[in-house]
Amino acid sequence: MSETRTRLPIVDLSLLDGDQADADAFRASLRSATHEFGFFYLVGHGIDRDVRDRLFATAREFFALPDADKFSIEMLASPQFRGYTRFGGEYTDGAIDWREQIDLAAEYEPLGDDPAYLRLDGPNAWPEALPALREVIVDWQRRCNEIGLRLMREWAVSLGAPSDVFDEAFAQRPSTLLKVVRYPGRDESEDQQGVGAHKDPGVLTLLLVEPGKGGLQVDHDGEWIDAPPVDDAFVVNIGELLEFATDGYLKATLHRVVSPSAGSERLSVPFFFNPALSSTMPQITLPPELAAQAPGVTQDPDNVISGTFGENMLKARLRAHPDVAARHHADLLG
Ligand SMILES: O=C(O)CCC(=O)C(=O)O
Ligand SMILES: [Fe+2]
Repeated sequence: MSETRTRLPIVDLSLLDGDQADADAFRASLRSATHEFGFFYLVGHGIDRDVRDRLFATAREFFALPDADKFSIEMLASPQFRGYTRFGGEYTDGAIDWREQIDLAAEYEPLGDDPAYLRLDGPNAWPEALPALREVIVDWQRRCNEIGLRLMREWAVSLGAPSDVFDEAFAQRPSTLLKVVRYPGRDESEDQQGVGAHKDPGVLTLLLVEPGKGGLQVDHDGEWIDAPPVDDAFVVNIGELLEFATDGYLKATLHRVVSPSAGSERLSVPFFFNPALSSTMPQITLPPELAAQAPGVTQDPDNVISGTFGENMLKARLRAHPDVAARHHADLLG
C-alpha cells in the first residue's frame, strides 16, 4: 500500500458556535471541500471519544460472536437488505468485497411495492445475543442524523439557497442507513478489495473509522489519495444525489478501501444520510459565479443517476447483493 498521507481538507463544525465571520468561514470551507474533493474531515462535531469507543467496542463484540449468532440475522433472509453479510456476500464493480458487515436502516411500515423501490422499507434484524448493539446503534444514528441535517442546511446557505431547501426531502421517512463493517487482514498475494471503487448513491455519508487504520483511498483528478483517519474526525463525503442537486458543482467522488495486511483488521461505521425513498432532490439554482463552475452531473451509461432517491438506492442494493436480489427480487433483474 502507498504511504499514509492525506490531502483532504479539514472542516471544523464548531466554527458554527462562533460569530458571523466564523460561520461564513465554515460555509466557505464546506463548499470548497465538496466542490474540489467531494470528501473532507469533519472535526468539532461534539461527539465524545467514549461514545465512539463504545461504538467500536460493541462492533468488535458483534463480530466476535459465534457464526450461528451472526447468521441468525443474515441479510439473505431480508427482502429489505437488512442484517448480516458474510465475507464474499457483497459485490462492488462486479468483484467481491472482502468485508463482513451488518446493515441497519430506518424502520418504517411498508407502503407496498409500487414503485418497486418501496420494497426497501421494513424492519431491521437485531442479534438476540447482543442486545447492547441496538441501544448503541440507535444512539449513534440519532447523533449522525443531527449532524447530517445541520450540514445540509449549511450547504444550502453556502450555495445561495434558502437554508431549508433540502428539509422537505428529509422531513418524513428519511431513509438513513448505517453499516457496521469489519475488513479482515489479507495477504498481499490475495485480492485486496476491501470495498471496490464506487460513489455513494445517496446524499451524504458520515464515516467513522477505527483510529489508526488506513486503507480508504479517494479519487482526486484520476489519482488515488490516501485518507487515513484523523484524530476525532469523521470522514465525510457526498453521494450522487447531492451532485445531482447542484448540477455537479458539488462532487460525488469515487473511493475504495484496500484490505488491511494479514494479521490485522479494520472496523468502520459508515452512516448514509438519505432522504425519503420517494423524494426527489430539489435542484438548486446556483448563483452565476458558482453555476459557471458547475460541470453538470457525471454521465455514466452504466450508472444513470435518478433524482428519485429510491430508484438510486434500489439499483445499488440489487447490484451489491446479488444473492438477496435473486432470492427476493428476481422479477426486477433484467
Ligand atoms: O469502510 C470505509 O472506510 C468506507 C466504506 C464505504 O465507502 C461504503 O460502505 O460505502
Ligand atoms: Fe462508500
